[in-house]
Amino acid sequence: MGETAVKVEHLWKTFRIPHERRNTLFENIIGFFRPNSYETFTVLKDINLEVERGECIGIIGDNGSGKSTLLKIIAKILRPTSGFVKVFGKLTPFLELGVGFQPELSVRENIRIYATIMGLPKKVIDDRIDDVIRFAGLERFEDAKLKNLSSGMQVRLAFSTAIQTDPDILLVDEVLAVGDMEFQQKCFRVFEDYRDSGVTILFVSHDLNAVRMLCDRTLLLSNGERVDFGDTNSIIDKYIYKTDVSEVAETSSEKERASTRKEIEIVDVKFVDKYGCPNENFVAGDPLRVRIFFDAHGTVRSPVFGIIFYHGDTYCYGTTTEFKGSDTGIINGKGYVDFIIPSLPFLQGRFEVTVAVASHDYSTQYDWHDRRYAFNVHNPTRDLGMMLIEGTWSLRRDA
Ligand SMILES: Nc1ncnc2c1ncn2[C@@H]1O[C@H](COP(=O)(O)OP(=O)(O)OP(=O)(O)O)[C@@H](O)[C@H]1O
Repeated sequence: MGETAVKVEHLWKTFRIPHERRNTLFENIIGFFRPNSYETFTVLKDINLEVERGECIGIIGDNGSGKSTLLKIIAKILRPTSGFVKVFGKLTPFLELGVGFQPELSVRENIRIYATIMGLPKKVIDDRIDDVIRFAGLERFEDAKLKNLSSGMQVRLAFSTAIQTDPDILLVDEVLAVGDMEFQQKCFRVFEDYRDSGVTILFVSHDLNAVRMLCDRTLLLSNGERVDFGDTNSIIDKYIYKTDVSEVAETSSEKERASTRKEIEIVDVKFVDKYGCPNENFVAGDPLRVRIFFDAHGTVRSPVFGIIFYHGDTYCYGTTTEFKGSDTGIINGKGYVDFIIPSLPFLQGRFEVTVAVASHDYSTQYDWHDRRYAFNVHNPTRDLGMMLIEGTWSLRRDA
């Protein structure tokens, strides 16, 4: 175990929302003598999390699952209802970028104010102000009033200023959602640089690809509860394929209940070669069928089968019968479904395979075999790398 950067222990957060339903004079008068009633709303329920120094942690979950609230509590913007948060190091929150901006002042003046709020010394601000303007791509606007910038430009400015800080721990909430593609890529590179230089990052995003590329481990929240925390690829796959939360739950009795509920079970997976034989070794460019054997314990209408290929920690490819427009129809009893690859697009290496089956609308996960199967691809060429690209060279001489 490395050193701890952030520790969250038994964290609960409850908001109190006042009821303001005094429509009549009478209700108003009565209400005057009575305290307002409140509805309580628990948005974080017993969250535990330990992040090591230098780790990049993704936090994912549906809208309203509590991601931003968790970051705000870690940043000490909100107070927990109970539980503890301990932070070891200098923390910079990229949460509500641009708070403190003054619309009537110029871009330059706003950078000075905002950088001061972010804790930068005056000398550092003087040295870096041109870098900030350049990074934000706002050279032409540096003397314009802030109110004349578009909202996207304002966020770019806030982001460009905030990255001048020198954090040990960075909290990032949906920053990549703003700005155009080019700016998003610039931001992403900044986060990669931070990560590579050992900064601890907690990264909230709905951009699952960005989470995959950036984060070592990921926390999945659902309705304020910690569903799972672990290897980013597996957590994202569980989230995408909506693994039944009870199946992820730690207690064995719950697991048992989940397994008896399986309408369809995946009973085996075989890789079938060009001779129709099960095999684990293939040559790049060969045809391959992934045969998923199932057993349906009753009638199931149009279940969706999914498949994912991994190479090491790289998520190479994922698809489902539904993505490909294949309706599986009514299924009862045993059978198999083939994913047919006419020509293997991998050049070499060992590829692990995850298979899953879910209900037609993905709302129920029936079965899930995470990276349980694998095959090898051998390289018949002198080409290098992991992918097989059927490219050819062509040359034209002008003289
Ligand atoms: N100050 C507040 N008062 C009352 N309820 C709040 C407050 N802040 C957040 N909530 C509620 O807490 C829940 C969790 O909100 P939060 O913003 O943490 O979710 P999130 O996972 O970040 O969502 P999103 O993906 O939409 O950003 C939501 O239902 C939200 O309405």
